[in-house]
Amino acid sequence: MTGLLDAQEVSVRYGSLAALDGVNLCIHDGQRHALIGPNGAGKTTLLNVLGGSTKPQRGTVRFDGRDIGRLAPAARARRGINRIHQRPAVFPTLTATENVVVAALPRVIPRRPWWPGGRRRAAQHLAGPLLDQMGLTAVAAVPAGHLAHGQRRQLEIAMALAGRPRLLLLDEPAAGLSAIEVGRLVELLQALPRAVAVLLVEHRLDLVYALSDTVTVLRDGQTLAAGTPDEIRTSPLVRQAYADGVA
Ligand SMILES: Nc1ncnc2c1ncn2[C@@H]1O[C@H](COP(=O)(O)OP(=O)(O)OP(=O)(O)O)[C@@H](O)[C@H]1O
Repeated sequence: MTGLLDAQEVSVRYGSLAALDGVNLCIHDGQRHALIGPNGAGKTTLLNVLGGSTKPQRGTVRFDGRDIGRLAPAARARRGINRIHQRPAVFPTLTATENVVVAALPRVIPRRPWWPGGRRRAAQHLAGPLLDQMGLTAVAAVPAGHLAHGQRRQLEIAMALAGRPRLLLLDEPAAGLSAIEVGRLVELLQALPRAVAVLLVEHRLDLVYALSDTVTVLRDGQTLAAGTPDEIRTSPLVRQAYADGVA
């Protein structure tokens, strides 16, 4: 089966440890796909492989039908794969608007490319609606370093969207957020346009079930199960894996 992203037989070893051992993962256009599993299962390693920061010893990664295995993270971002990190990566001294403008600049096509400042103006046009989409209009002029942790997370997602991604890789987006911030984040992620597919790594299963339509469970670097949230919720194999050890 082919999809927007198709990873086949991916293996990563650290010395004698198999962090990933022949993992397959297929994500379709607009899909909400979650990756779960006990600590050390290989979830972050797989995100790193898809984002391009870890090169697997074996296996292929195709995106939109093309082999992207040799591409660096920045080249993958240009093709439409964007990663949100556990610690929000924003420019603290720039305002929220300026952060989104900086993120948008490489991707905007000005209507009059010869016009001085045309690219910047096009990026500024994009920033307002994206900040609005992420509930940040009221803090658009606030330096990112002064924003609450949850707002910085929302800003990082606005910045990722400015790159017009087709696939967002979300690494534990709820980590460190308060209950209120988590609730807001879930609403914002649920409202993301279907033009963007999402791969979510998350320990909180309530969030996983609220946000995903497909769940893949890793354990010891291998795929233990894959299915709908209902299938995974009721799977005895998955229950056992979690009983054996999860955060
Ligand atoms: N750079 C590295 N060097 C050596 N071992 C590593 C490295 N990165 C990951 N590992 C090991 O690979 C295995 C998988 O790690 P990974 O971080 O992908 O798991 P995870 O499922 O994301 O875990 P967690 O839920 O705890 O974040 C673990 O045993 C980990 O210790």
